[in-house]
Amino acid sequence: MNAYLITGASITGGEVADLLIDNGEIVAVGTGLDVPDGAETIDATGLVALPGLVDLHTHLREPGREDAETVLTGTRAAALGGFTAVFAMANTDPVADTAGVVEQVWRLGRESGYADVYPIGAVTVGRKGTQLAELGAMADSAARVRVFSDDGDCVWDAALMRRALEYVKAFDGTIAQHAQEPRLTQGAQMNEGALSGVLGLTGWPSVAEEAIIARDILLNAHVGSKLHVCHLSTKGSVEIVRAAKKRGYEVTAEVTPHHLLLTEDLAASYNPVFKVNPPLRTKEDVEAVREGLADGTIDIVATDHAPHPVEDKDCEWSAAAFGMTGLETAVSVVQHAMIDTKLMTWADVADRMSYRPAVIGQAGDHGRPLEAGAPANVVLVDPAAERTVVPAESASLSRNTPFGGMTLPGKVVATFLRGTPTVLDGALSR
Ligand SMILES: NC(=O)N[C@@H](CC(=O)O)C(=O)O
Ligand SMILES: [Zn+2]
Ligand SMILES: [Zn+2]
Repeated sequence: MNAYLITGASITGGEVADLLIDNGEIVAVGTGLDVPDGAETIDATGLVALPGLVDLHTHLREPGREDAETVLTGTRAAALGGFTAVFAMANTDPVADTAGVVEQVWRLGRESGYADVYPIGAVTVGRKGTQLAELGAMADSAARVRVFSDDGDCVWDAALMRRALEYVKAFDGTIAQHAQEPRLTQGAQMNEGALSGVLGLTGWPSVAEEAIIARDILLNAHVGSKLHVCHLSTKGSVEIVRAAKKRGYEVTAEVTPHHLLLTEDLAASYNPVFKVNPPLRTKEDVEAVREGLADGTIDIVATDHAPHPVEDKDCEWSAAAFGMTGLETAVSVVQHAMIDTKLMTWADVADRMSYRPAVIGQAGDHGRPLEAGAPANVVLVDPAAERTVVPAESASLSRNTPFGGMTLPGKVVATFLRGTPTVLDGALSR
C-alpha cells in the first residue's frame, strides 16, 4: 500500500499542516514530518481536509432496481462526493427485511471498494407496516445492522412503532423514521399551501410530518430507546425537535442538502426532477432548517440520494417517482447554503457530515478526527473551486439531480478510504 504525504491542507478548516498516510492510517499531522521513501506527495495548498463523510441515508437500489443504481455505481458516486461510508436504505426489491438480504448488500459493499456500506434493515416485513421484521437476526448477521427504517413509508401504527423502539434496545439499535402521516398525505404531490392550490397539485401539509415527529418523540421518551428523524423539512419540525431536546428528550434528526437550498416554487416548472418526499417547502422552512442545522437542533446532513431511471421521471408530474440524487453534490450544496452564508464552519461540516452520522449509525472507524492513529478516511475539498452540475456526467446510473445547470462552489479533489485513494484529482482513481 502506498504512503501519501498531503501537504499544506487546512485541517478541518483550521490550522494548515501536512498529513502523512501510511498503511491505511493517519501516521502524523504536522509540519516537517518524517516521510518514508516512495511516499507520493499531494499538494493540498488551499484545500480543506475533512474526515471521510458518512451518509446515513442513501438509496442504492440493489437488489431489484439495478437499472437505477447498483451498490457499485452508488458507492462510486459516494466516493466522488467525499463519502467513505454510506447507509443503504431498505426499500429494495426484495426489501432488506431479512439477514439474507442485508448480508447481500453488505457483501456487495465490501466488493465495491469505493465506500463502506452499512445496510439499514426494514422495521416491518416487506415495509408493509403490519408486522415487525426479524430485527434481531439482522442485528446478529454479518452486516451487524444497527439502524432500521421503513423509509419510503412511515411506520404509522403507533403500537408497532412502540414495539420496534422497544425491540432494538436489546442491541442498542436506532429506528429511523420517515415522518409522514399517510392519512394526511393521500395523493400528495407537493407542499400544501397557496402554490399547490394555484398549480392544482394535491398538497402535503407540514402537519403530516410534524404530527409524526411529535408522536415519536413522546413514544420514544416512554420506552427509552433511540429515535432518528429522517429528512426533516419544516420550520415546525425544527421547533418540535428543538423544544424536545431542551427538555431532555432523546432524538436525532437529519436534513437533506436539497431542503437546505431549494423551495417549492420549483414545482411551478412541473419538472418532476423537483418532485421529492418530503416535498420542497417554503423559504421560511429553508431558513428554519438552516438555523436548526447551525445550532445543532438538527444533528446531521444526510443526502437521501434517491436515484430513479429516466422513465420514472420523464413523465407528467403526478405520475413521476419521488426522489432526487444527491451524493455527488452534497458538499457543494452545504458549502453554498451553510458556509458561504457564514452559518457554519468547515469544522461544523466535519461534525454534521462525519462525526455525528458515524455516531448515530455506529459506523465503527468512520467519523474520527484527523489525528495520528485514526484510520485514513480523508477527503480533500477545494472551497475556491466552482462547478456547473451536468447530470449526464454523474457517476450515478440515474440523472435525476435537481441541481443540473446550477453553478455551485466547492469540489471534492480526493477521497481516501483507509489509506487507499478512491478519488484523485477529482476523478475516480480506478
Ligand atoms: N425521498 C424520496 O422522495 N424518495 C425515496 C424514498 C424516501 O426517502 O422516502 C426513494 O426511495 O426514492
Ligand atoms: Zn423517506
Ligand atoms: Zn430516503
